[in-house]
Amino acid sequence: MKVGIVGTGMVGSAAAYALGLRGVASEVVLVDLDSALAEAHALDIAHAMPFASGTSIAHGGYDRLRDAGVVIIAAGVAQRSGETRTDLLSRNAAVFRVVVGDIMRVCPDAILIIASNPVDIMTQVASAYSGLPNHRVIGSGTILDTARFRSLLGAHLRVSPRSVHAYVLGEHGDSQVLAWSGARAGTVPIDRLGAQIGAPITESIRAEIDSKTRNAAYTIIKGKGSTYYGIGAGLARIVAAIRQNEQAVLSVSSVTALVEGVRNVALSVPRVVGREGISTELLPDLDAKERAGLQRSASLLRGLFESVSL
Ligand SMILES: NC(=O)C1=CN([C@@H]2O[C@H](COP(=O)(O)OP(=O)(O)OC[C@H]3O[C@@H](n4cnc5c(N)ncnc54)[C@H](O)[C@@H]3O)[C@@H](O)[C@H]2O)C=CC1
Ligand SMILES: CC(=O)C(=O)O
Repeated sequence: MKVGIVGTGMVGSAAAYALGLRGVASEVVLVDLDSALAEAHALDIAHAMPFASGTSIAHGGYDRLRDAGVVIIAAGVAQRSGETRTDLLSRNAAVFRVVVGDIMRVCPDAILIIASNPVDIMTQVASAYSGLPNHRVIGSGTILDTARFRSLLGAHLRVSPRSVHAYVLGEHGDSQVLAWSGARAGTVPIDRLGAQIGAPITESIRAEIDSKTRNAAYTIIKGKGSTYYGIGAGLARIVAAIRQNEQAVLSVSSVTALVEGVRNVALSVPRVVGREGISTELLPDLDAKERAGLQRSASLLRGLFESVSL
């Protein structure tokens, strides 16, 4: 399967690298307004492929995306230190007006995966501009926040994060909801395992894990200007689920008919992802505080989407 990436700055190039290392695509094509940048990343990543996989790494204009099965959009501006993701909205919505139209002209049957921030709103904007059914426009949403949450829980519980089953829901942003009540290590509730191994999940541990998950992007951006390895791997994970028709459960964003009383809003819940995109959503049981948090996140996102002039 050919995978296109439009916007090959830090995030787009990290996604291309992760795709190549995983070997899930036959070809990855990099497209950027700055064609010299796309070319340089394509060359550099191509030089890693003899160590990794048979994926061909190319660059070019939109015409090179013809027949792509998936196109990742990571074009636009990234937040600088002190900015929130929602500060980027009007600038990236203007970029999407052009980019989504150009993609649909050459590969109207591709599944779109959106990474640009604020990713939930950009997912809803891309759905509107593309005219694709909602299940074929997938925002990376909280896939990265879920990985951060699992990584912190795994470290505390001394269990591989890959054996932690816990999700972050709602906005990929400040109003995200860590779904503590359903979190498990293997099949065991995390509170029980914490007590069993002498590492109880106290209120202060919860507060610390919540803050480190919610504020990870700010911490990383302060230290090195942007975040890209985590999301690059997350984007490659979504492509693998599509390519291999996995029906994998991933926390990704999509326009959702109704969430906690809010209609027609893009946000993340665990969803089943395979060859046709998203097939089902699996909203976990939540406690009252988590439901109220999800309602707040959904209302905020819906309000922001309504502020965009399409
Ligand atoms: N969803 C997530 O979890 C994450 C999302 N992001 C977001 O991803 C986006 C990209 O971030 P970075 O790669 O760090 O930024 P960057 O500035 O390194 O790259 C953005 C690229 O988009 C290109 N671009 C701008 N307008 C374009 C157009 N009309 N057509 C084609 N290319 C265009 C630029 O030339 C640039 O190379 C940002 O919005 C950022 O906030 C970043 C990290 C995590
Ligand atoms: C920048 C961003 O959205 C993140 O790392 O979560």
